[in-house]
Amino acid sequence: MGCVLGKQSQSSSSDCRRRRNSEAPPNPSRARLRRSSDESSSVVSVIDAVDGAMDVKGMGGRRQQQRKARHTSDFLVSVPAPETWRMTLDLKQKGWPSWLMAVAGEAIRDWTPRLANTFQKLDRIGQGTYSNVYKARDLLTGKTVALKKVRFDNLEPESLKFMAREILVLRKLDHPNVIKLEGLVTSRMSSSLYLVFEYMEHDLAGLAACQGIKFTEPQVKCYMKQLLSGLEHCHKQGVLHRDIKGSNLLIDSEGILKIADFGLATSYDPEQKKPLTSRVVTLWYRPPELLLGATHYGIGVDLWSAGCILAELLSGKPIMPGRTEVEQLHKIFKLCGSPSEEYWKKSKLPNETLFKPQQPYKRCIAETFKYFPSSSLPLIESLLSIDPEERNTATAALNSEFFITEPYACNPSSLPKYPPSKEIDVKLRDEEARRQRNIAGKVNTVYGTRRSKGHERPTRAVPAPEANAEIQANLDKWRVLTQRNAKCKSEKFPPPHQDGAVGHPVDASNKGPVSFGASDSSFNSSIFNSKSSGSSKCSRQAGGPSRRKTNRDPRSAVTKVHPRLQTILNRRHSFSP
Ligand SMILES: Nc1ncnc2c1ncn2[C@@H]1O[C@H](COP(=O)(O)OP(=O)(O)OP(=O)(O)O)[C@@H](O)[C@H]1O
Repeated sequence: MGCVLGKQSQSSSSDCRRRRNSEAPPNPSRARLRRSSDESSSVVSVIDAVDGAMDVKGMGGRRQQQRKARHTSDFLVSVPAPETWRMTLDLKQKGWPSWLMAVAGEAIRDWTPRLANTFQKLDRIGQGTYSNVYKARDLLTGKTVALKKVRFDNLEPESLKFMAREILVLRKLDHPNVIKLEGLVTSRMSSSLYLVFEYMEHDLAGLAACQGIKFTEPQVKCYMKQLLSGLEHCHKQGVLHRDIKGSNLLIDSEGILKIADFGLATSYDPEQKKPLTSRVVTLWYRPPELLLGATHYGIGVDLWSAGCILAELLSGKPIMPGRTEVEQLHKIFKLCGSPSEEYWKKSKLPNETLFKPQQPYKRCIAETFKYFPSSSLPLIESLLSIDPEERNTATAALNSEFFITEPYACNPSSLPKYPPSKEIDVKLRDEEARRQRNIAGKVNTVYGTRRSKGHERPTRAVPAPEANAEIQANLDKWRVLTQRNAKCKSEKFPPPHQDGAVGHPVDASNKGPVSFGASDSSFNSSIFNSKSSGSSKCSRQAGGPSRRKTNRDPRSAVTKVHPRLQTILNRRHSFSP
């Protein structure tokens, strides 16, 4: 197995080069043939055994990512034709394989090799669109790390572009609230690259979905302060994250929050006015300008997402869980009001004619969130401004009344010690529980004792769907297709064009698909009701009784529908200890 080291670990570089001299596989297939005889280290074989099992199943991720990439026009790197990516070793290039130098030379500049077999892979902990993430032990330092593995064995240019961009962006950033890239490990024998990160036990989506965890106001302030500090740093460095959501906000055992997953991030220069793709940000956290097709945008996209997260932490569940772009926009207009005439004129957004409502919607944030701490409302109002220019910057948000009014943010170290909780774990537990219920349901039906639906858990937070724009588009396509199949259960879902009533304001008396009226008790704040508990049992909850009844829960759409998620779940089950 080939290897590269992060800056810190230069001592191992000669070791690594020695290994390379004896290996030098000309291409991935030959590398595979040689692997079994060449590599005797037990650590490496553990890693390869896991990888091998995943290689076959990992195809869906790359296809997904390739589809996602077609919509992404703002890559930072150019990628040579696939035939030039042969995995020939170029020892002049600090031990990097030349194919990697060719495609990501800038990204790996000044970094030196690290031996791959100095890591012991422990468990798979995450599944991204174009990567798998493992918990591993750094055998040199004893530290637990996260290894994010990107595979290139089918010579797909898109994986490389995403990976190179993520590395470039991460190398620009250095802040306690931004995940740190600690090194890189290439695996020439299995044509992959590992990004080494500090290991984080939790993510905010996973914690928020744990039954029994109800954040207090000082805790919400603590997390938000850290999120905004991290964003402030990114924005000062000219980086837009473009996928701020709970599952990308990782939290360590000391309560330190770090912004992670820079796979959709981009460098930007407000002066340059370079067009960017609007197909970014997970649907529930996507700002209106992107839904309306903006290609010139800035830091406001991340601040909108931050506003959604603040309101979600205070209310205990996602505030605008749309299932399609149309429904998402509808939810935004109902809560935040529709854009003013001046804004439509000024912004000249591509989808204006499609989505401009015939009558304006009134903004009702203050009524909807009247149970929130009063000092939070001006901040939410600002972050959820329809016009991105009216949104606070991260710096202004940090200086807002919310943070300088008692009760102040607690210290991260005083946060309760939670059991490890990630959004993926919550999804898997939920899926397993549903599977068990189905089995029990079948058994009970046989004996005539089917449990009533009244036993379903009540609602709180729901992990966001894998809602990059492309996945959402796939969902929409699936829904349209299955509409045609009268036998299919999913026919209850309306096709996207009938979904929501954009163009026709919906009365707050709840005739529309979703009510955001002031009387909607679903937005009562959860933070004043009970204290946080350190011994919480994680269990995901549904999106709301009324939504479940009408089979409109976005989670069920994703869980039932999306083959990618199914693959993830299947795979995860097969690896669970
Ligand atoms: N440093 C880390 N420590 C612990 N877990 C991590 C770490 N980095 C990532 N993970 C886990 O792996 C998952 C996937 O990682 P990440 O989001 O970076 O991958 P991705 O391929 O970019 O994903 P996506 O498709 O969601 O954009 C995360 O949701 C998280 O649960």
